[in-house]
Amino acid sequence: MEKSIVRIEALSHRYSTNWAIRDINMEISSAGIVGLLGSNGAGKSTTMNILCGALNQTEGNVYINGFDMRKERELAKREIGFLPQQPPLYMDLTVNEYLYYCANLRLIPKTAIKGAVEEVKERCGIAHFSNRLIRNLSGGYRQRVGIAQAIIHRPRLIVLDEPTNGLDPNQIIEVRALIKEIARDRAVIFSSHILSEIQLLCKDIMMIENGKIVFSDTMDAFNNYVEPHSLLVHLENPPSATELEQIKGVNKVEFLTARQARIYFTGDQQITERVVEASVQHKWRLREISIDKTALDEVFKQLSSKSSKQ
Ligand SMILES: Nc1ncnc2c1ncn2[C@@H]1O[C@H](COP(=O)(O)OP(=O)(O)OP(=O)(O)O)[C@@H](O)[C@H]1O
Repeated sequence: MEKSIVRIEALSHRYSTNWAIRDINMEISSAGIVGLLGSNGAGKSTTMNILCGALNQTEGNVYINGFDMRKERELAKREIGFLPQQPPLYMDLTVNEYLYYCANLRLIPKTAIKGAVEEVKERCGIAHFSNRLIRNLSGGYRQRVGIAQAIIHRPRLIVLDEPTNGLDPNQIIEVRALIKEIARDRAVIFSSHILSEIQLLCKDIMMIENGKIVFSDTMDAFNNYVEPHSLLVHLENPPSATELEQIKGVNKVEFLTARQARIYFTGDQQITERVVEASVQHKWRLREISIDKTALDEVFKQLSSKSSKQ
């Protein structure tokens, strides 16, 4: 059987007196993107820093490609590429200078460096900026250079800590496409606090809250697990919130714009039909209706209350 790419056993970490993460277990054995979802301060960066050997854990074990990150650090680190939240870029170097520097740090044999640099530049779409100073690149291109340094030594695992943070919408789309491309032949751990981003990109999801894993399964299982609790509607001729609240099963209505509203309900699958019927009857001119599964606070609440009942 092929060795796991990553195995984490009972990982815990304490900064002075406070536990940042407790008893985290994880195993990844195949290529593709695994999402690590958690709100700010949940413990994502701590987990990733330990995983990549940038921080020593208080308790537990991390194995990369079978190598113990504590005892065989150099061998374990060879199989990891890491893009931390703050990309480790040198603004006064050109793209070429920086990537040659990274290739040396990664102990790529001298004769293979030129080929490795050319390959990652091509793959990350930065070849035309080879001689440009990194400080003169846009945020999206800097992030591509950050990804290039993470894959230059062809590791089996790439760890990306909130890689789309701070990018504009076009840059986000481009960086996502690049991440999908590099995940075709290696495992990628992708952290984010945005559920919809993880839903778009990842095959598996791990959700961390207050330092503990509250959910770990495939994206499909996650989507089925999270019970819908609200609907999003667009009504051309909307009634008042009070009128909408008269529909059986509706708890609360919140207008997001003049014509768009979020309708909260509890565990009632017939609610969509009732809203549609009411709209026809009262001529509210319904343009759009969809189940809203993306309100992260609610998802966290549901998962943490379910996990505490188990
Ligand atoms: N160097 C540190 N010293 C003390 N406490 C820390 C340190 N780094 C993180 N923490 C604490 O550990 C907890 C987990 O933080 P961590 O940075 O891992 O979360 P995160 O999910 O990555 O959040 P963010 O998205 O905000 O980076 C938080 O309570 C944080 O305040």
